[in-house]
Amino acid sequence: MIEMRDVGFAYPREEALFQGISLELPRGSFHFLTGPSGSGKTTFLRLCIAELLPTQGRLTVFGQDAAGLGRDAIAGLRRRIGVVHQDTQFLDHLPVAENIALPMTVAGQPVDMQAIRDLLAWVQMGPQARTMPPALSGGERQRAALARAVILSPDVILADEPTGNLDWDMSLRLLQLLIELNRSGKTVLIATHDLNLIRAAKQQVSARVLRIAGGRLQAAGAEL
Ligand SMILES: Nc1ncnc2c1ncn2[C@@H]1O[C@H](COP(=O)(O)OP(=O)(O)OP(=O)(O)O)[C@@H](O)[C@H]1O
Repeated sequence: MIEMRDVGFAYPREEALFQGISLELPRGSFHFLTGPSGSGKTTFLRLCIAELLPTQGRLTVFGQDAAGLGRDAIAGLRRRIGVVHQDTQFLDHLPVAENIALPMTVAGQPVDMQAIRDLLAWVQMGPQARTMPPALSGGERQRAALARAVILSPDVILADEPTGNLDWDMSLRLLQLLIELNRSGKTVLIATHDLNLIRAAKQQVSARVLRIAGGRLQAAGAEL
């Protein structure tokens, strides 16, 4: 689904953040991405959706070389990748249901109210459909963000520290939703600092753990 060959990346006028990254996220796989704060996890996710392009090497998304893709092609591939952003990024003046519908509106699709109701029920947020985002708890925000990320039924789900501010029970609930998505065939990548979350996931799914450190991406140690 997403493949990197000897990829390096540097922000403009900065030293290389990483180099020599080769990996493949096959269809239906489950990956975790760990690494110290500032090692480049968010940057790596932005590369995966071709929001940033490698400054070295080759990035292929759904079989297409990300370099030289036109705006329409990039918009098309982003519709196939759902992202749960670290800061959730809701429009605070729109109720939860409208926020979840936004990817449909942006994609020029008619808003499918039944799909939105089904998703709200799946994340156990039916009663909050009309709630404004600032009134949501941390766990509700993350669940709503996950619902929004999957409203277009993407093939790949990328989640950036989705359990960052959640207590353990809520972290496990969110993890369970991501595991369900993976069991339904979706490719899942979760960036997280939380090694307990990774351990909990590994009891249920066969997950690979990647670690970015010192500009390199490696398989994490056997202690996980
Ligand atoms: N737009 C940008 N321009 C220049 N440098 C940037 C930009 N965005 C991020 N950086 C730098 O790149 C490095 C990696 O940032 P990134 O957010 O990818 O790390 P991270 O591993 O996700 O961090 P955290 O775990 O704290 O969220 C940091 O040093 C950051 O300051």
